[in-house]
Amino acid sequence: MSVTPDPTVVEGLDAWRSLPVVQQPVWPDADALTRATDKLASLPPLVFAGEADALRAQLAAAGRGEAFVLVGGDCAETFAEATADNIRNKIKTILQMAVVLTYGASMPVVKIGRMAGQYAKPRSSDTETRDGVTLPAFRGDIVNGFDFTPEARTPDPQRLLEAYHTSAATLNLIRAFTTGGFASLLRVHEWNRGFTKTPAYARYEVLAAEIDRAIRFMAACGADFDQLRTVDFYSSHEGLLLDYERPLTRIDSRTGLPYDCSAHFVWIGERTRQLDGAHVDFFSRLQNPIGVKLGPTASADDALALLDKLNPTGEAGRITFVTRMGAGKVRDLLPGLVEKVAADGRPVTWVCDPMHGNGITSATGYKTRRFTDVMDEVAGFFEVHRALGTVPGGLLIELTGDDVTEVLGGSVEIDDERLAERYETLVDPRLNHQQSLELAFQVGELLRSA
Ligand SMILES: O=C[C@H](O)[C@H](O)COP(=O)(O)O
Ligand SMILES: C=C(OP(=O)(O)O)C(=O)O
Ligand SMILES: [Mn+2]
Repeated sequence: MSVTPDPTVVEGLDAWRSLPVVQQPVWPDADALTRATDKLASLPPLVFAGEADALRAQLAAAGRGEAFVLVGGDCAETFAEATADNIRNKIKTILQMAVVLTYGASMPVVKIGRMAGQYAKPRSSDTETRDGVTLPAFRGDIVNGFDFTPEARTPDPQRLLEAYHTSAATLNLIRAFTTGGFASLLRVHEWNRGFTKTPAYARYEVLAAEIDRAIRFMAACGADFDQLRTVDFYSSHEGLLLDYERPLTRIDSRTGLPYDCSAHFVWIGERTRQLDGAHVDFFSRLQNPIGVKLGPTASADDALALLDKLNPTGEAGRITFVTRMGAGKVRDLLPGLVEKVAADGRPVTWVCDPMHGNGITSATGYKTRRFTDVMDEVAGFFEVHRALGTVPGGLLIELTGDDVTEVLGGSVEIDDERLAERYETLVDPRLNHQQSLELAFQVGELLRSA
């Protein structure tokens, strides 16, 4: 039996339209936009509300220290790179990291891909100028093209539909991999095949052999491994582009309540978390578990006011605060924030994004980050939570399964000169496969030393 929604609930989903909204494109053709959003609204949801509920329960567990969250994927997915190889390499990397972390933490890892919808980007500037020519900034494949031409940079609503279909195809492959046997823990060695034989690769082989031995031992004892054959893997992205998120928001027939069915988990970015802005209002009406990025300018009062709007009743798992302070600031700024939110009592899951507070420009002109800064922010995040008796609940990482050279450092040293070798990201620099595993091993040690 399906529950009829309260009409005011449905109306409320459009209240954001009369509120201040930032970081949205200016679509040149209003009719074309309406055609695209009407079409989106008629297409099937990408995820099921019940899955979002399951994730909410797992995020709640992470908030209590009974699980650890790993969110990983590109800064900006692109349509061209939604290939089987790229998707498989990203999934394998996340599964490998999750195994390393599970081993370190001896607790479940909640696996979330920053995948199948991470197409919209906020930008520092609305425009980009090259050689005296100024064009609209690239806002992600869902809005415009990366090529520096007036045609490519003009926002095109057809891209909303392409983002939907590419997300559907990506999600379909993710589901096939994670439920069809590929992600079975019995194949823990296989996930390492095909990657470059780096030190992290070798260290992973040792761990995988230990896991294999443990599995063979348990098998000899008569254990049943059905539960190891599939994994829960969730999708997520920044819910930035409201012309996409609104038409994919659907009323759940079980409860009559709205879920944003573009992904299981959506978050509000650092640039769009204004308390009286469109994003906070829209997200406040969703049932999904949601995230909010908190950067160095976020005060404890801001965080509490966000809780009032987004989780007034204090439902566990509903809110994940993703802090991204920067390595140099995390130890100064995070304690005040965490302490006051903890004193409030409404549960929060704390996740560290050690990427976005640590951006630098290399001597050679690339937008990059230092691996040591990334690790230092993670270490600071753990230190602060441990000192306060609160829970470091997880990580959000920009990564790819490929051998790109976008982040400086790592044990296979990438220096300024090497950035040019394979710098492929269209927005922010990502950890490559080796650096991702290396991070997981170091975080595994931090979790073990609890
Ligand atoms: O991923 C996020 C970027 O940091 C954000 O989009 C801003 O990037 P920009 O400063 O290159 O515009
Ligand atoms: C834009 C991003 O982050 P933030 O909102 O924290 O700057 C991002 O996650 O890519
Ligand atoms: Mn980014």
